Amino acid sequence: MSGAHLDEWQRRSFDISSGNCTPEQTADAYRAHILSIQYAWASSQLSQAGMASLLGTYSERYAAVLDSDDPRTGLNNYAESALHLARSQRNYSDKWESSLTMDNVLELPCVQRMMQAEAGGGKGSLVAPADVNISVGLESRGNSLSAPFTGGRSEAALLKPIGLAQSKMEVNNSASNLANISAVRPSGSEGISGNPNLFSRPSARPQSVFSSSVPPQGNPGPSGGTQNYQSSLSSTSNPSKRKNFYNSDGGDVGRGSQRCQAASDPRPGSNFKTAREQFVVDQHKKHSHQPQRGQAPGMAATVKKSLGANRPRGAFSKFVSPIPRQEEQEGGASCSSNQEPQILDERLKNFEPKIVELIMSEIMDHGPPVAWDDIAGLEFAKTTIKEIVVWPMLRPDIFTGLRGPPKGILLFGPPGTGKTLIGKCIACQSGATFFSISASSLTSKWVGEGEKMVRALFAIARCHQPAVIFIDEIDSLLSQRTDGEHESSRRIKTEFLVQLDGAATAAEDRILVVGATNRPQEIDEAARRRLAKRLYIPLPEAAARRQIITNLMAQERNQLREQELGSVVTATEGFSGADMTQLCREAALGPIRSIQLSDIATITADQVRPILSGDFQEALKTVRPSVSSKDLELYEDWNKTFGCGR
Ligand SMILES: Nc1ncnc2c1ncn2[C@@H]1O[C@H](COP(=O)(O)OP(=O)(O)OP(=O)(O)O)[C@@H](O)[C@H]1O
Ligand SMILES: [Mg+2]
Repeated sequence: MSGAHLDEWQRRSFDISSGNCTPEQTADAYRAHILSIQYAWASSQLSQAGMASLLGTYSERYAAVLDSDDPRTGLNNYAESALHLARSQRNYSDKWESSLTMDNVLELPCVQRMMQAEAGGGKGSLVAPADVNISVGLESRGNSLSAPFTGGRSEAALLKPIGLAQSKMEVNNSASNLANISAVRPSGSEGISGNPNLFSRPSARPQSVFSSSVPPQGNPGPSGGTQNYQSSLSSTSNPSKRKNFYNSDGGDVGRGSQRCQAASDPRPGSNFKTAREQFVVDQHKKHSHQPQRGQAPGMAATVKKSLGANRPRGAFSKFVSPIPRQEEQEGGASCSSNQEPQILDERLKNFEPKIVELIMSEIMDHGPPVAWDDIAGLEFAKTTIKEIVVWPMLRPDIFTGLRGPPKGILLFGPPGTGKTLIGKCIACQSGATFFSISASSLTSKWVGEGEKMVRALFAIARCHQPAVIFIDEIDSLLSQRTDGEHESSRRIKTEFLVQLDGAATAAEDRILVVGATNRPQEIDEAARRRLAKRLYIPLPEAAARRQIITNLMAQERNQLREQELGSVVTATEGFSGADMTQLCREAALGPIRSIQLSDIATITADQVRPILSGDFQEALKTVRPSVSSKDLELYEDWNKTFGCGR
């Protein structure tokens, strides 16, 4: 490697070994290492064997950081923190944080009075209209502060089933102070934040502990306050621990019902209920005859999972992901573990079951079959694909060594020329497991999960070999990397390139990546190199246009003579396959348009006249080619420079 690269490499290695790096920095450093190795190989500074060995080592280390469940060394929650950083500003989906701190509370006159009274050994000064309870969960401060506040009321009975062993402080407040406090505490908040460092709120997940199965409650109620948050954060920041956490006390549901019970069972001496609290009690009573999630395993499957659509939402409510969250799944799983997707392959055990399930159900293609003959023309592309995709998949024993198939194919050409159609055809004809993903689904549907999805996708493909991964509109996934682009899409890209290289270097893997695009010039050069076979899918020639018309007209009644067909073919020079389909659809409407409006209700299908040449002439007046000759030149040029056609 060049001197500059080695310096950089050393600096990163030093950073990693210093032990001062965060998991994010470590992952970034390993990723940069991987890119350096690839760069060195691409510029012939490193041998193939050296590259493969180094890549193996560093990919493993990188994967270890990415997949580790340990929040101190791993990045299973990387996406969350990255998104949080990326936002770097507060918006309505951020969690509400109280400006009321422990210090504020201690400064309240009533609290001061109570503390003084307690210090003076006075009794009875704590009593005041006992219509509000403020629970402040503060174990760490409890030793010094809880004594004056314990006031003889124990919440142990309420806390025990929830598994929260915090000491609680209760402040019986006067009516005027109640007004003070409720003014700064919106309903649905839990406890009062103390020291923000000690009790900083976790960004998203622990929230679900409180939000998953019961509506938020007005009074602080029996929640563990901020300490509760802290404990749920530390014990739930990775999936497996989270699972134990939920399972340990009867799960989320149990907690929810405890909260309902707490709401319906006001503490002695406090008859006051807020409207929301009353609502919870009413709801609980109303639904008490219905089976709870978790009561009967057999019934669990009948519970419809809510993705948040039926929750009341407001400007300050939390964002609810359309993907059912791990917690929800596991909350239900405490009583219905049979619902959890079973992952049979050892190699997939590090991936979140939900992601694996998503890929299996949404990405694996189960579309209608397409035969090679359904694709008109494109003989060169079809032959090449058969040669490098279908046959090697069918006879891996013959296609070895130099005859080994390329690991990446790029189909490029003007829109509507059959690239996606070819992808579908490969799916049907190759006998391989076919994964079809559109780049936009990776970049938008699973925001923040994109790189995990990419890794999981390749891992699953490896388990289902031979496999074809078809990526439609690949330009939006692997477009050129720019400085201004979003960090998450950059990470998806890098991950994709790393995975693609892994697939390319592991000779025994039978995974083929097929990308399709109508903007080949926008593809990143690193991606271009990895998609070694780049096939131009041009506009259909005359024979292909004729075949498209013949195929489509075979399904309709028509009286097109050969000569008339020929003239339509000549008139459609420059039309794409999709344009031809559109033309035929338009012509097929001709006979319908010739029917009198008054007859349309009564006419039988047999009485509709066949499609004639005149219908095509009419259709040609409205259907125009969708590809301009200028665009075409761009494709031709790109094909000359990078294409693999003749
Ligand atoms: N060679 C062809 N033979 C038969 N039908 C074709 C052919 N090319 C295109 N078509 C028709 O056009 C439709 C669109 O084709 P397809 O979706 O494969 O285009 P594409 O190349 O993927 O376009 P885009 O780049 O816009 O995604 C197909 O469903 C098919 O009906
Ligand atoms: Mg397409």
